[in-house]
Amino acid sequence: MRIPVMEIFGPTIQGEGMVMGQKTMFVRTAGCDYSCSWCDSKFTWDGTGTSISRQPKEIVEELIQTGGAAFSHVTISGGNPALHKGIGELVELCHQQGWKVAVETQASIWQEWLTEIDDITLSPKPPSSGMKTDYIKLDLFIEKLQSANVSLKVVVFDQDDFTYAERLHLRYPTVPFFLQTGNEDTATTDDTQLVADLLQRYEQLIDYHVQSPIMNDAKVLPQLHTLVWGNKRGV
Ligand SMILES: C[S@@+](CC[C@H](N)C(=O)[O-])C[C@H]1O[C@@H](n2cnc3c(N)ncnc32)[C@H](O)[C@@H]1O
Ligand SMILES: Nc1nc2[nH]cc(C(=O)O)c2c(=O)[nH]1
Ligand code: SF4
Ligand SMILES: [Mg+2]
Repeated sequence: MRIPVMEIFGPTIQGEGMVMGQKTMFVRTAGCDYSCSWCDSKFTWDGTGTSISRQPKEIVEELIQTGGAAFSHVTISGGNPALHKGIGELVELCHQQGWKVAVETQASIWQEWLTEIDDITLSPKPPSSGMKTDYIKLDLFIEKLQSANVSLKVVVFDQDDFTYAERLHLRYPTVPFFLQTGNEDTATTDDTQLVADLLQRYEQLIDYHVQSPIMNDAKVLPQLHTLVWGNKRGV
């Protein structure tokens, strides 16, 4: 079954969440059922990008062509990768190659192949995104992924977002929880200014984090790739 692919890149480092620093290839799929106000990958769903429909086998071939032997981990992101049934076959082929597979999704659409993923990041969206969390669906995700290596990652822009994150962590206290700095300017090419702003936002988020008795077991992280490469695509 074909998968609409926006870009394949790497090897680079996973710049976010539970496996930050892991060397990985990225497969970015097209299309999203959300439209977050601050999405840093809008080109996957706003009509400004182009995707190519590919068979899982062709994706594996391109991963090898691009990354050679210098990787053992593949991250599937988007858009929302969970829109695509064909990813099940891609995951199976990656495992046959001996690669581990990670997925980034907002947990709005379930796919059975999610249970085969090695590192699952669920990233429900806080109020600043303009999106509404379907908790019935999220409960189902957490239940079905009970024995999986799963984490929750919430991007925080303001106090309201932080309160949302606290509630979420209280709802799923046993799921590893990550707070992530929000990037407000996903278009700028002024890296010096961007990094200064991002570090300030990270410091602000640390302030919220350290003062919250609810977040004692949570981890607070920046988006490492934006600190290193700014808003550059394909890194
Ligand atoms: C582009 S999304 C694609 C996967 C999936 N749609 C999701 O949102 O989880 C990958 C990650 O980037 C995060 N993200 C998107 N825009 C961001 C921004 N402006 N600042 C910080 N993180 C952002 C999302 O919250 C998500 O955790
Ligand atoms: N280096 C790097 N790490 C990432 N972690 C999550 C990403 C994403 O866009 O989903 C991403 C990305 O685009 N690049
Ligand atoms: S869910 Fe993810 S890809 Fe979709 S709009 Fe939000 S941040 Fe962007
Ligand atoms: Mg990104």
